[in-house]
Amino acid sequence: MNNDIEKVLYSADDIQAAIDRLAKQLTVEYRDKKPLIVSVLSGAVLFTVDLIKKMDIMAQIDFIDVSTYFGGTATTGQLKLIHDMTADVKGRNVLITEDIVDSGRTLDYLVKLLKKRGAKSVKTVSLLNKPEGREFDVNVEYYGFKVPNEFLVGYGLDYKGYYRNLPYVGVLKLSVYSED
Ligand SMILES: O=P(O)(O)OC[C@H]1O[C@H](OP(=O)(O)OP(=O)(O)O)[C@H](O)[C@@H]1O
Ligand code: HPA
Repeated sequence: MNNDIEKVLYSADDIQAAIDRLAKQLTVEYRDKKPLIVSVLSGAVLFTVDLIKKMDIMAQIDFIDVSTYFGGTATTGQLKLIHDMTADVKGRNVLITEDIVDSGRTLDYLVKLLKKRGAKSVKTVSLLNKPEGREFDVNVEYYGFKVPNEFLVGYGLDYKGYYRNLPYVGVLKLSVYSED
């Protein structure tokens, strides 16, 4: 698996240092708010697990799974709710955890959904933020790294379901795509 990587952008140590910083900020922001942390399956799981262990606050955790549904061409991608969360968000301070915000499509869908369900506040923490990919006007209140407009894998990010378990974030060799 490591042999398929062209370059490492963020090492395991870089990632943990960013998570330390984010966890400190979030501990201050959410100290008395008993937030509901909503992790977006599957990519955000690694980040969420590492982050919440470093947040010294009372918080509940839930999971939601949405995926891009391509009815026709890739540009008409719509989102489909694959697996809903179980908690009632009404009146809650919700913190969405993401591995990456790219086009913003997933986050736009989730923020609207959670607000419609009556959340008191909805904010987002993402390990990675790719502003050059943006197609939807979304806010990422907290993020670890602003990343270049490249397809990234590792630490939750996948290519065809693989590479999520890399402890770092990197770029695949071109040969991996041409093997398909
Ligand atoms: O800003 P966007 O363009 O919406 O991209 C970001 C989303 O894409 C990835 O999820 P994906 O739908 O690939 O599912 P996964 O987490 O299971 O890989 C990632 O985990 C984000 O949720
Ligand atoms: O760069 C990416 N890599 C993997 N999955 C993604 N989903 C949105 N952007 C990306």
